[in-house]
Amino acid sequence: MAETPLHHSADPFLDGEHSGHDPAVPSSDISTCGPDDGIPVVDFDILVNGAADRRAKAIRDLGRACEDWGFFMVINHGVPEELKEAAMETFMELFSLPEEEKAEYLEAEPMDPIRIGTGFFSVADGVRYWRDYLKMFAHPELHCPAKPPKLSSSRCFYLSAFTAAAGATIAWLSGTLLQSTRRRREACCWCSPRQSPRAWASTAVEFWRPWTSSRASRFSSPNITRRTPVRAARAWGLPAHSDHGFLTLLFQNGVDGLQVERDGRWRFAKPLPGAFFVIAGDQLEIVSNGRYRGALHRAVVGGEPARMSVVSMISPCLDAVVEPVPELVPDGRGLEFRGVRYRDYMEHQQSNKLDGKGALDFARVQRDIAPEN
Ligand SMILES: O=C(O)CCC(=O)C(=O)O
Ligand SMILES: [Fe+2]
Repeated sequence: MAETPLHHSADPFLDGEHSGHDPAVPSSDISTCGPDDGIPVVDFDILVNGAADRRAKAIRDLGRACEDWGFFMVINHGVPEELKEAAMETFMELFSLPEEEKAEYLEAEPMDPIRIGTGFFSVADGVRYWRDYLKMFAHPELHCPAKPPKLSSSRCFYLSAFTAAAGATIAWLSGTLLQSTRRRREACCWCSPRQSPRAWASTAVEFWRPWTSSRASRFSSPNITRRTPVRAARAWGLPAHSDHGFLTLLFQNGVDGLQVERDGRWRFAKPLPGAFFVIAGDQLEIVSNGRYRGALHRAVVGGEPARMSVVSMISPCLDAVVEPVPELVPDGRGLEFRGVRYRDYMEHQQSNKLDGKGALDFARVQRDIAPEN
């Protein structure tokens, strides 16, 4: 049986051939961006276990990172390297399975708990993105394809639980702009903690109970799937977008390709060894009435080996209505967003073309524009 060519037969989407909402990947206006260039670095161990003064500073830095960048790296998160590697390998195996082994998930709808496909949502994409993906609802209940069997093994489960716990902790702490604990909990729309943060690693599964979805992506290079050499070194893996959840945790297989926008400039993001990237999502922007920004990011592919990323998206539970917290709205400033059920928001974002931060308009309060005379 042949390996599944998840990409369809149309021409690949290469530099300079990209039209529509997103500019072609430019080679000159991208700067590389690592810790020395200012990407905030958050030390998770200090955040949860540090002495009071160091912890207070780490929490302040986290708040600033969410405000200034909507993007940061997390070190000392406690997720074992072998767990990540084992999960990567298993996801790679899944992508290599023959099509018939995963057929039941290929036509899945955006809100189905397991979905396998290409691009973002190929029905709506309109163009080619060089990405194969598996999307799964992951926490509190892990949904995953039956094959390869290792996928439902405790390793993948624990990976998802660990990242959910770490992400939820960060999300909760990043709510330090909210004055009271009760408010924080309400704003995040998930259950109260059952354990002190110090116990997070041993009780990852039950620590927080956010709703989490996971996805694995393989960004394969057009160079190895076309007979003629490509004109440009890079092609699109995913166009510019912000994520629909609260916070996204991302780790990759050592191949870079994630770009993040800040102050109108795109930067290549290079992680410190072993670090996660964390990307603020639309729900954080909504709940903070725009104070924290969902970060605009995109992915490019090029060359070998193929890039793999695994993402855990930390979200409110599906039926929570997410809205700005009143005390965050300064006097005289109106609400930027209305309350929207997270399930509806997610379905909207997942069913349409990726369009920068366009999905947020679904929740944005439309102001009357004064008629011109
Ligand atoms: O893997 C990447 O670089 C980006 C993935 C991403 O943005 C997403 O899955 O939403
Ligand atoms: Fe994303």
